[in-house]
Amino acid sequence: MITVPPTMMEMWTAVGSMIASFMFFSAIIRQYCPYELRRYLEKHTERLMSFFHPYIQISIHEFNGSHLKRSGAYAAVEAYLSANTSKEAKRLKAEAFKDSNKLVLSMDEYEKVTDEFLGAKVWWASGKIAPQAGPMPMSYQREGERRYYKLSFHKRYREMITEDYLEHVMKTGKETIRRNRQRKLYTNSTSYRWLSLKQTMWSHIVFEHPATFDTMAMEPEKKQDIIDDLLTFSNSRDFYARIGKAWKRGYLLYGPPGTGKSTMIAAMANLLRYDVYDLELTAVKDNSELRKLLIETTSKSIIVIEDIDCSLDLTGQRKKKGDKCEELEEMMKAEASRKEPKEDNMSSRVTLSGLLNFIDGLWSASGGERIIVFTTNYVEKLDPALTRRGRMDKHIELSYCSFEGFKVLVKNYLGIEAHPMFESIRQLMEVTKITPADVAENLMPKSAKDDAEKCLLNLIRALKEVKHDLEEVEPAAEDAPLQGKQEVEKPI
Ligand SMILES: Nc1ncnc2c1ncn2[C@@H]1O[C@H](COP(=O)(O)OP(=O)(O)OP(=O)(O)O)[C@@H](O)[C@H]1O
Ligand SMILES: [Mg+2]
Repeated sequence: MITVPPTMMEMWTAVGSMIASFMFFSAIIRQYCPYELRRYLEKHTERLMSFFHPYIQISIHEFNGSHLKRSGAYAAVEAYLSANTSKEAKRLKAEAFKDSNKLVLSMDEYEKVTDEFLGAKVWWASGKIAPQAGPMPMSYQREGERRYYKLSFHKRYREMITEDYLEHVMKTGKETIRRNRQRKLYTNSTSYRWLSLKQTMWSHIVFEHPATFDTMAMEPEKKQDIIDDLLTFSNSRDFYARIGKAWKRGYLLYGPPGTGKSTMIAAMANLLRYDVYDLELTAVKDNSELRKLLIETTSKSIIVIEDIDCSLDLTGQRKKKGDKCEELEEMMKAEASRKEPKEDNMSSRVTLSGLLNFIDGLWSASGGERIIVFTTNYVEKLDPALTRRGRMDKHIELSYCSFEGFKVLVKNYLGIEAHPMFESIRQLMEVTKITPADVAENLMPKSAKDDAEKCLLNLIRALKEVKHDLEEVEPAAEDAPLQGKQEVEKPI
């Protein structure tokens, strides 16, 4: 007798019918058997099932419970998949993330992609649950669709996937969302209140400052040191938690006008992709308003107080009437007389101790990652309590333009890295003081006819003028007091 070996199909059919009969009998037994026997059978049914299908599935739904709020986990998975696996998917959909200005591609419904984590292979599939059919118009029905992602993996990786892999997916996804979102520049200045539609003390606009550390004119080592400091800070969540310190860092930027303090703040924000809160202290009524403002700030942000010496009477003496301070005071008086005629003194009632409390206290309470930056033209005027390490952890001096700084600017503005005129510029820069702002202004072509040579000549002329002025006033300045000397050192 000849026996024909069973085909693959027949084998699977036999296995299928075995499972089906097993399940049928176990269902009957479950119904009529005592509890102990039932438990025993259930355990073995599950074992048998998982032997034939050893894969685990986890679903992540777009909406949990209520229909209104999109699940954060779903959004993070979507972002993760768009960044990591969308190259593999053949059918993609393009969407804008919340607050984002660019389209992000992710896999379309009913697509499948694979991913690998520490040697384990996982499968992601997307799908959607159609809304219950009813007499609703088609557009409403489409809105009721609930999308989901399904993650499948072998049960031997259960622990690794449910703990480490999912944590990795969430972290990377959230980071992708953050990277893609538009950043904001917040201000509490009263003149921008109209921008705010909600009942919040901050008004905001989209932050799109082009400055980066690449375009900053300063010595390369100093620049790298600042970049390293910022990156170390932003990657040190666990370190700060371990040492029991609030995750914050204070920077004091000081130097003459036009040396790049504000530009550096923009470069910092662009490097870390943080929002910026430009805190105008003179518009803050008192310490309690200051507290409210700071409670409203979000994590991953830079809180900036520019010209701190002009914003407050921080020394316990009357405010010195320097250039900017004087201007500011005039403006405040004008505003006070126009808007609030009864209040003749619009001076801020924020005190030094209020400010110190804000630096020390609030941040310690709110775990988020924050940087505070103070800028000043007159570092010597600040109260040491404000600038001590722990409050202002890093003091950065931005000074007159060096030849290294000039090389960055000339590359940015004119696209050149070497020129015969560089040597005279280097020599002039060694004996004069010119701010990066003035160098930049001279390197800027003023008309379509201005070529690199013309711009470099403009700069040489400007440097010579500064040198000449310096030579003229220098003898008189030698015995002059500090304030006078600073005036002399100021470039035109
Ligand atoms: N170090 C720098 N690198 C590149 N550009 C600079 C630098 N410093 C100044 N600039 C240029 O000069 C302009 C003015 O600089 P910025 O406003 O940053 O100076 P500042 O130090 O904040 O001055 P102030 O003390 O008056 O606020 C900027 O728009 C920028 O183009
Ligand atoms: Mg500035």
